[in-house]
Amino acid sequence: MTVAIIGAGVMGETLLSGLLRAGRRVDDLLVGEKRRERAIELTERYGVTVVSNVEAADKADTVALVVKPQDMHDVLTEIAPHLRPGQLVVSLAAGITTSFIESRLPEGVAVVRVMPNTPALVDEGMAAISRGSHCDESHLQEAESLMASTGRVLRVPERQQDAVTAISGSGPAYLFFVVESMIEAGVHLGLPRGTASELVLQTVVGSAKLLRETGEHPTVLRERVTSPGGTTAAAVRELEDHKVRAAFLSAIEAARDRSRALAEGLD
Ligand SMILES: NC(=O)C1=CN([C@@H]2O[C@H](COP(=O)(O)OP(=O)(O)OC[C@H]3O[C@@H](n4cnc5c(N)ncnc54)[C@H](O)[C@@H]3O)[C@@H](O)[C@H]2O)C=CC1
Ligand SMILES: O=C(O)[C@@H]1CCC=N1
Repeated sequence: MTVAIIGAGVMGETLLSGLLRAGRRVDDLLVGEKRRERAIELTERYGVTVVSNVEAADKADTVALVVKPQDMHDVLTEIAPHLRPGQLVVSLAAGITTSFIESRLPEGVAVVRVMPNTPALVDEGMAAISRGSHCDESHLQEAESLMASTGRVLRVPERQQDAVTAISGSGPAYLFFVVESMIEAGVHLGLPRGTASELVLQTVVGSAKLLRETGEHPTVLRERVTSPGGTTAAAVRELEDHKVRAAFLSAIEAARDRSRALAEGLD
């Protein structure tokens, strides 16, 4: 079973390294990458063979498309004559629908849409997958097995993918933003940057573990930290006064709308 990854930037390399960690043989992987220096870097780092997109499409059983949404039309046009029914195309691009892809490929090529995220680099990824119209259970299982090599996988109806993109696809960036903000606040309070960073990092990791291991609702866990008339209540009041909850809603709606807009105008 040969898997080709077309577009080996941040997310393509994340998938490549995850497949290798999960035990796929490097001889069963191919990469198609436009930037020559990037291709050389990946061959040196992983020993993977870099080929043209056309050769990748010819030789692979499964082709993972990990280029930007704006590059998707050109890549599909290039590889379409080399794909045949029975092959599986897995798209990791935000906003691009399975029908956009299917309309550019030969009839009968199976398409699965995936929304991954970057914690996949440390095997803590969250990927949501949706079937296209020519998919059977075996195609979904193959896409699931690809993504399971880097974390958790959930099946969702495709109509939910723009919302998924806004939550788990972009989500790591919101959390890094919070981490940055807390570290800067610590520095403002006079803590050395290293101390502030260590305090914030362990607090984030510990809180995530507490959420997962107790299964408690975040409101309950927040209430346990919030002593009556104490420090946390004072801080949370400021967050509410600054409408941080409303800001998250607007931010996530904006990401959802951007995901919807990405495929528009490409047709
Ligand atoms: N970075 C992230 O956190 C996530 C990214 N994605 C999706 O993954 C896709 C890639 O995103 P990134 O890796 O962040 O972008 P990137 O810009 O790091 O990688 C894209 C790669 O595709 C290559 N490329 C462009 N045109 C090509 C062509 N015709 N043939 C072969 N290679 C080509 C580029 O040289 C580049 O290395 C996007 O569609 C994005 O929506 C999805 C979820 C999360
Ligand atoms: O920002 C983006 O468009 C991509 C999709 C989700 C995360 N990164």
